[in-house]
Amino acid sequence: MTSGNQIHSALYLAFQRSQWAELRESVPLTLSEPELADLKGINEKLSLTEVTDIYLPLSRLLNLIVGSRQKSGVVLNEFLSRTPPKRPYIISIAGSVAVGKSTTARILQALLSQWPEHPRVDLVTTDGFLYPLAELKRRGLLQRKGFPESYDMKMLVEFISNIKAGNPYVEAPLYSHVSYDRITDQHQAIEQPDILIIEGLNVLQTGQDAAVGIQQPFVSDFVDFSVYVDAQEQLLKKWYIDRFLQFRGGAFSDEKSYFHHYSKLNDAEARHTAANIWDSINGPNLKLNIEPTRDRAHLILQKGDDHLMSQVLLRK
Ligand SMILES: Nc1ncnc2c1ncn2[C@@H]1O[C@H](COP(=O)(O)OP(=O)(O)OP(=O)(O)O)[C@@H](O)[C@H]1O
Ligand SMILES: CC(C)(CO)[C@@H](O)C(=O)NCCC(=O)O
Repeated sequence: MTSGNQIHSALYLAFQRSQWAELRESVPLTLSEPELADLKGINEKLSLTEVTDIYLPLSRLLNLIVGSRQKSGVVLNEFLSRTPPKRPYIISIAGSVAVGKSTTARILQALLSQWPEHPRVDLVTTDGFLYPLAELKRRGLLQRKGFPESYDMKMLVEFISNIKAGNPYVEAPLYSHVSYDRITDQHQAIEQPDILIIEGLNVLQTGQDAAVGIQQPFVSDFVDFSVYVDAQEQLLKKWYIDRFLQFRGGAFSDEKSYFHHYSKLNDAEARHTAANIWDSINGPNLKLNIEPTRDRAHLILQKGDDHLMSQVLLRK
């Protein structure tokens, strides 16, 4: 572990939870009651102390970073004497299945859209770029969902490069956790937001499995700021099992759900099934393909028990 820690201290500034929380005291940040209620709507388990101690300083940091990019854009346009093209600022959020990427992304979306400099913040998940179920079956990848080969990376890279080019209208495919498949008759329209947040397991991956010698562009080539949400595997597995139990009474109970049969499981059976899925798919994917990308992130959010942030690491 020593060498890992040395790499960390050379590359990152580390803030313990209390040190990070103090950073919001230097500039007072407040939220109105309705804004707090909106955040609670994202995830009822979210603690409001977590919002004030962790996410408000983070929103302030990101506002400063986006602002400095907007300013350097003005300089470049003046130098080139051209009308500035509107290019969204792109933030990516990576991490394991069940670490809380989509919750983090939605909190940041809500907080960042309150700044007058960048009110339009869109959020896309890479789930929509998984191959359709029939294609996964055809390729024998049904037990490999979430692995690099289960995504249409060409489509994802094309999408993100169109966004970055300032294309006025770009469509993202949508995924349904109910049908466990891509939705074919609906798309998400992205129309030059100020900020685009893209969330998924794979946003820091570089496709090293591509044919040797052929350099493919990666998602991260188009991303301005990357975040990795991190937690120990034993916690991730627990959170995955807890969410599976919640789904059993919720999404799985829908007759149309691909996993409707899971709704019939009792507690012990459901825990056992979820633990098996973790050990055979999501755990190996974490170790092989997700965790190795962590140290490419500009910011690492480390969570401990109960999803509470224990440490924040920021690239120097
Ligand atoms: N800050 C938080 N506080 C409390 N619970 C949380 C928090 N963030 C996430 N959770 C819980 O953890 C579980 C996973 O969260 P979420 O769906 O956001 O993860 P994810 O990383 O997007 O997962 P996936 O990749 O499988 O879609 C959910 O049950 C969610 O309610
Ligand atoms: C859709 C993904 C790949 C990523 O969010 C994940 O939620 C998933 O479905 N993984 C496959 C194994 C499982 O059902 O958890």
